[in-house]
Amino acid sequence: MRLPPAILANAEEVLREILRFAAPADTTLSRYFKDHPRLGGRERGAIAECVYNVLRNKNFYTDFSEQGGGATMRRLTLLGMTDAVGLESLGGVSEDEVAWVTRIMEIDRKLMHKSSRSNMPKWLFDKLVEQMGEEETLALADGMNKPAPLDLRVNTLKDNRDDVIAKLAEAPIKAEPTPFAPLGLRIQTKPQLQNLPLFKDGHIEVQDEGSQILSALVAAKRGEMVVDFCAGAGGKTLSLGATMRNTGRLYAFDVSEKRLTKLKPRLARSGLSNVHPVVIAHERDAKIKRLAGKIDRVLVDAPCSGLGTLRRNPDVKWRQQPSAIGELQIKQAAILDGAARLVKGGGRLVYATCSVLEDENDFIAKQFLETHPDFELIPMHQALAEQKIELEMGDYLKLLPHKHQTDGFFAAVFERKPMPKKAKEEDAE
Ligand SMILES: C[S@@+](CC[C@H](N)C(=O)[O-])C[C@H]1O[C@@H](n2cnc3c(N)ncnc32)[C@H](O)[C@@H]1O
Repeated sequence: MRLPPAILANAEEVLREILRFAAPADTTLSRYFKDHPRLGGRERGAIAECVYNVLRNKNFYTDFSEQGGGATMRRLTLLGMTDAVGLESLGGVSEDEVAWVTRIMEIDRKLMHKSSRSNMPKWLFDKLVEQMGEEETLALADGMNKPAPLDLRVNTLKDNRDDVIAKLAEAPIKAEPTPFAPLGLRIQTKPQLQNLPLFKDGHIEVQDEGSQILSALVAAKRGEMVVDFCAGAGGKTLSLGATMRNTGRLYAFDVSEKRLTKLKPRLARSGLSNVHPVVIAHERDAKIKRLAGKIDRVLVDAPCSGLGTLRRNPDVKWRQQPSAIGELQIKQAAILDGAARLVKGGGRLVYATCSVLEDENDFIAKQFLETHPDFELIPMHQALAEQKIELEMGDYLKLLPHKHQTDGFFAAVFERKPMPKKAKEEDAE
């Protein structure tokens, strides 16, 4: 069945606003749908997919949309919508437009100029080429431009992976084990999970496989003192708490009260009672001083550019400015330094980002080791082997969508050397 012709005008309207990049695309879309309650589920789905297609393929689409007659925004919308639902599902398209779109859809995008193929701003493309070469950057760009599947994590406090697969099949939802994370499930469709008893009762949580691997690297154990230093809405807190079998103490710190508030209903579903959310003013907040040198494991899931999450948030590549990376590096180093003070001798510190930029990753990890001789690197292959995760890595974890079918993630694992008494006292100052 064809979509109503007005849908193109709706998509064009919201796209115009989103391409101003004044707010995240998902925020603008949600607000637009709230303001237009008459749009049905199918229409909303098509508009959202159209917008995301334009964000993913902006360079390619723009190269063609700026040529010829007609308004550029209409042409961008037509291309995005055609990629989303197919030309045959669209009403209100003129013959000329049909001919134009058909011509463009026939182009082999692999033969396009690399800027069109990569669909990235030039600064980002150049930076990635410097890091990994042109061929790999183009492969990464292709991987980032594919929508992500839905990954779940099974809450082992309440269920196990095989039983969850069977219960989902009754829904009927087809879920398969993720290749690397031992508790992960992958769903290729986009089912509404919120009303499923499995979700409401906390047997499953939505979490990218890469994010599950980062939590596993913390290797939190029963009865330990653990800190999730940048807990946000608690995606990793929940997996750490389950690994600790709901024992010990797990502090969830964040500077954002709003984000930590979102953790509360998730905690309630999960059945965890060992989590202590604490809003901190900054990484040297007096509230956390008493924990200095006492924590077994600290995770720093640092604020970053988010350039590893382009499969879900393709607007990030257009919204992120190169000038912001330097500011982020300063913040990342400061948070890592503050968090390191909490780690006890023999304890573990994990630094992680959802960025693919070495500036936010390898650079920060190396700088940390140079300035913190009391810490040493646990090579990633060793940390992964301990967790029985079969991934080939060197010193660091570098997950990439085109290679691992996860978002782009980085992690480095450090261990604090046994601490002399004097150093313990200095940390507490
Ligand atoms: C990448 S997000 C964390 C995502 C979260 N760990 C998860 O798995 O859902 C980074 C978080 O760092 C927080 N943050 C920023 N500056 C901070 C600081 N100085 N100390 C602690 N948290 C900070 C942000 O509010 C944000 O929630």
